[in-house]
Amino acid sequence: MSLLGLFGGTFDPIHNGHLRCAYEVQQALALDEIALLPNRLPPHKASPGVSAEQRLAMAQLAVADLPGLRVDPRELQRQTLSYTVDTLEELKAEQPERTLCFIVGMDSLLSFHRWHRPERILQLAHLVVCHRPGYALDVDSEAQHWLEQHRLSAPAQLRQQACGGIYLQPTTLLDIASSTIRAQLNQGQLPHFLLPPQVVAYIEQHQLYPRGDGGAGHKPL
Ligand SMILES: Nc1ncnc2c1ncn2[C@@H]1O[C@H](COP(=O)(O)OP(=O)(O)OP(=O)(O)O)[C@@H](O)[C@H]1O
Ligand SMILES: O=C(O)c1ccc[n+]([C@@H]2O[C@H](COP(=O)([O-])O)[C@@H](O)[C@H]2O)c1
Repeated sequence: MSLLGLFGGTFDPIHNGHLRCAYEVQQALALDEIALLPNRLPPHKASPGVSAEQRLAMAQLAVADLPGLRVDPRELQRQTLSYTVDTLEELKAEQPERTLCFIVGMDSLLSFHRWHRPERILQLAHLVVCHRPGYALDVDSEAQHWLEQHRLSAPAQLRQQACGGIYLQPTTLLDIASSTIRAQLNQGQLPHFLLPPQVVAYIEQHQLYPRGDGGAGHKPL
């Protein structure tokens, strides 16, 4: 059974927390490949200030030299809110023989019950969840309830059933967030080592996330 990993995000900008998580999941679960899915309009977040095309370009630069990771731009081609269920319906119709694993951080699992049609998502794919500093499951929470109903205890189960599982994958905890990076850039600081150098260079070249005081450019940390 061939497993396709999908890693959706706003990627405003993409950072090493995303990339390390995707890489470790791919290695641990022996996924054929992982497609990063930058969204156009995140369903549960304010619209990003940086254009979808620029977020796509940063994601493409980030994975350019990484075998097994690629970018799928399909969500940018839809003008409506980027609901995951719509993307999974499309992918499943195109590749019915493949098992889809939608990879998220723990913060996404905590809000999964509020996503559009979560039951349908789990009829189309498995969820693979990476831990994330600052986000923990509460006993008696909705997320805990979903986990109890769907939890897979071993990665082999991702191949034994075609969808419907939630698997928690231990990965290196990296306390990196796009919002922190945007805040640093807004203060005129360059976020070296939190994201790939080619993405830092792109941000500089295109003067994304300009200094809040309108000052000239960013200075190294
Ligand atoms: N450091 C991290 N560790 C594990 N998962 C992460 C990390 N950062 C983001 N993710 C996961 O990656 C996916 C896309 O995240 P997103 O693009 O919204 O980045 P973000 O850093 O959470 O952004 P922001 O700070 O603007 O909310 C989500 O499922 C999120 O949980
Ligand atoms: O479909 C939904 O209702 C939904 C709600 C929130 C988030 N998502 C998706 O989950 C992924 C991570 O979202 P975010 O907001 O953390 O960038 C990204 O692919 C989003 O489009 C999807």
